Amino acid sequence: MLAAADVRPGARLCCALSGGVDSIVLLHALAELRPRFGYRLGAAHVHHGLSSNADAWADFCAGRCAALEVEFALFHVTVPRDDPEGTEAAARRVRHAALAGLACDWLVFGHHINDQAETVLFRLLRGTGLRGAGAMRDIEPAVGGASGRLRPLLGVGRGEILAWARARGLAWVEDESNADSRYARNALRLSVLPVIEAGFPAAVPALARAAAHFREAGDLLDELAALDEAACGGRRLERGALLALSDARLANLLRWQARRLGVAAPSRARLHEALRQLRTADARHPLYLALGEAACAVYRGRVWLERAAAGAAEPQDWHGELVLPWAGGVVRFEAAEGRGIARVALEHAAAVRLVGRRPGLRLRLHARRPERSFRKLCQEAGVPAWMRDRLPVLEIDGTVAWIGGIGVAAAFACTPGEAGIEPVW
Ligand SMILES: Nc1ncnc2c1ncn2[C@@H]1O[C@H](COP(=O)(O)OP(=O)(O)OP(=O)(O)O)[C@@H](O)[C@H]1O
Repeated sequence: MLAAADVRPGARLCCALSGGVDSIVLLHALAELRPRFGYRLGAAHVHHGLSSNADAWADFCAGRCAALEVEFALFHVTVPRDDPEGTEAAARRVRHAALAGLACDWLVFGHHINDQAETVLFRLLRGTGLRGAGAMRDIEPAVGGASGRLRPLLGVGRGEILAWARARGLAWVEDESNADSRYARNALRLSVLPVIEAGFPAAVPALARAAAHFREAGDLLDELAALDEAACGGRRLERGALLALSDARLANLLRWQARRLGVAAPSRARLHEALRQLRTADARHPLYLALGEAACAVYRGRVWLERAAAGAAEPQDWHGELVLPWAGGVVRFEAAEGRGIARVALEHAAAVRLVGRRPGLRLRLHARRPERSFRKLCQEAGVPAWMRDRLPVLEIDGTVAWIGGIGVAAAFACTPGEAGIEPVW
């Protein structure tokens, strides 16, 4: 498996070490294989501070690593007690975040086949999709700046791991919370799976096999999404070509794009509502559809996903539209009289653009007062610092005419009784 992952001499491996039997066996096996593969081996323990035994576990892990001449790293984390997903899930989240900060080529975990079966069952019981049902992979190559992940014991049973540890006289720690059946995952392992196994003795390998089938199907859907994206003209999808796809293909494509953006997949309900709006909305109207962590923008015949509440949005030309999508919201251009930007200035302009804030941005709000810096204007208007990068700026032939949340430049402002357009963000 290490060979399949192409672990090279000199590669930095870091064993995620809880001190439990699985990761202790993993640590010893990796230490034994070290001369054969020539990798550098480290280990990291995350101290959650949840158990009165947590210090002892950390000491135990440090001691095992010293004995095996493995470099040891200890992370102290704080687990929020009132997390809506529960303490167990919160601990997992902060643990993974801490481990993700390690500088190594491969993070190596002690998950085994029983963990895999539990994961599949657990997720199916919560209505997971195909990707979730595919559970864990034994090799996850590095993406971006993150380390790759290896799970060399994923095909090995819990019993075999225990037998290996006992045969070598290894010591390990027992996390008492693993026996706490108030945690849903533990209840599945301790109460539900034994009953299933009584009726279906091969349930664990069968569930792991099912996960492999799901992963294969998921990979095919990813290939289909890549083909569909290319056929729709790339990341900014052509609306017409996109709408020619079936709902299932369209949803598959948007889910795939969301994953590539690095945001959580939109819920089924949200996605289907977005599809409905995409199909029924007037093609000329810009749309901005919330999809959880992502948002789907429709503008000038193109459809694209972006991070919701993204920083600055992409510049866009204005040609008289009533609405333009902007950084998680929209800018509306409302007809007004004696307010907003003088219509005549907009009508005579060669180029009107909505852009993000740029360095050195200044604006004169009142004809008889001096120009002010963007920072000063924001302070006066009470715009919070986190929102400033997202403010839309309207330029008329390269000159700032309006800043969202701040106002219209004196030079472009409507005079009383004059026809105007008031941008509203
Ligand atoms: N406190 C810890 N410090 C470092 N690594 C840990 C710790 N706890 C667990 N691990 C790593 O994660 C593996 C899986 O552990 P466990 O089954 O308890 O986690 P899980 O939360 O159920 O799984 P997952 O991490 O996939 O969500 C362990 O074999 C070990 O490699």
